[in-house]
Amino acid sequence: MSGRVSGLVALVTGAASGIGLATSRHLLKSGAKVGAIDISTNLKSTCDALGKEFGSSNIAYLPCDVSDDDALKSAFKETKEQFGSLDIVVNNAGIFDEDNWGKLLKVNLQSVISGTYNAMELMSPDKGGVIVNTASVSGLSPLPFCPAYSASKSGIIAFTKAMKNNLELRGIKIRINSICPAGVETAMVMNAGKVIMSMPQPIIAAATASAGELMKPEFIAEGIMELITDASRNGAILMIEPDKGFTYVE
Ligand SMILES: NC(=O)C1=CN([C@@H]2O[C@H](COP(=O)(O)OP(=O)(O)OC[C@H]3O[C@@H](n4cnc5c(N)ncnc54)[C@H](O)[C@@H]3O)[C@@H](O)[C@H]2O)C=CC1
Ligand SMILES: CCCCCC(=O)/C=C/C=C\C=C\C=C\[C@@H](O)[C@@H](O)CCCC(=O)O
Repeated sequence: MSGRVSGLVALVTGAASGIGLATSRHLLKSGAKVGAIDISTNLKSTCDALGKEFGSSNIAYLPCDVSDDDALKSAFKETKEQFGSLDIVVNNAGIFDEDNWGKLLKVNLQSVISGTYNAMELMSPDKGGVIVNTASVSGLSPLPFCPAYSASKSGIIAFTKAMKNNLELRGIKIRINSICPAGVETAMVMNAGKVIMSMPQPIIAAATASAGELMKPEFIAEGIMELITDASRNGAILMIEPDKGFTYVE
């Protein structure tokens, strides 16, 4: 799978908001069909609005908790059943909740692993496909105000790199890449600010020091589209920062 996405079938988790919503819009605008997965009650109105703009037959409304492996597998199958194939998967849903770190690991890391295995099962062996996993700069340089979150994102990067080699060695034509944004202007960051303010003062100071200008989710969606469409990108880790833009890291 390379080049144009027109006519292809994509699945995006965390599609109701922020980076997932911006990516879904970008895919639809480029002519792809999108299976939109999210746990949020906003998903229905989001899909209705996207359907009005891009055609209701091009979007599948798939309410699902990505931390529930069986439910996630069904939503993946449903996407292929509705649209006839599965070519692009963006494992993007995530939470920022250090107090509930067990749940955080399930949503942020387990769902990326199970989403990847679901994609491998459903993508065409002949045509192949592409997977993009949303990590974070905190997976490259772990942050003191979110150790479990940072660990989940480091895990995504390690999984992506290992799985690229695994797929290649097995001769499976699926590319797999990861995106590592710094701060993005989404509900996650807005809500995290309040939680961070309740942490001990030195940790608040560290969080404030590492906070840069927030980027727009549409900018991150452009990075995800680059990883989808550029056939030379496999096992790529794309860092996105407000001052430096796109940087591919080892
Ligand atoms: N906002 C930021 O600064 C950055 C965010 N990220 C990552 O980007 C991804 C998207 O986050 P944002 O768009 O920023 O936040 P967001 O809060 O706007 O979007 C996250 C979406 O995931 C959904 N979600 C959460 N738990 C779910 C579950 N169990 N099942 C299904 N859907 C679920 C939410 O309902 C929401 O629609 C996350 O993986 C996050 O860790 C990475 C780097 C920076
Ligand atoms: C610098 C963040 C990089 C990691 C991005 C990421 O993956 C997820 C980030 C989630 C939440 C980040 C919240 C950051 C908050 C700070 O900007 C600051 O608002 C916290 C200090 C509290 C204050 O308002 O002074």
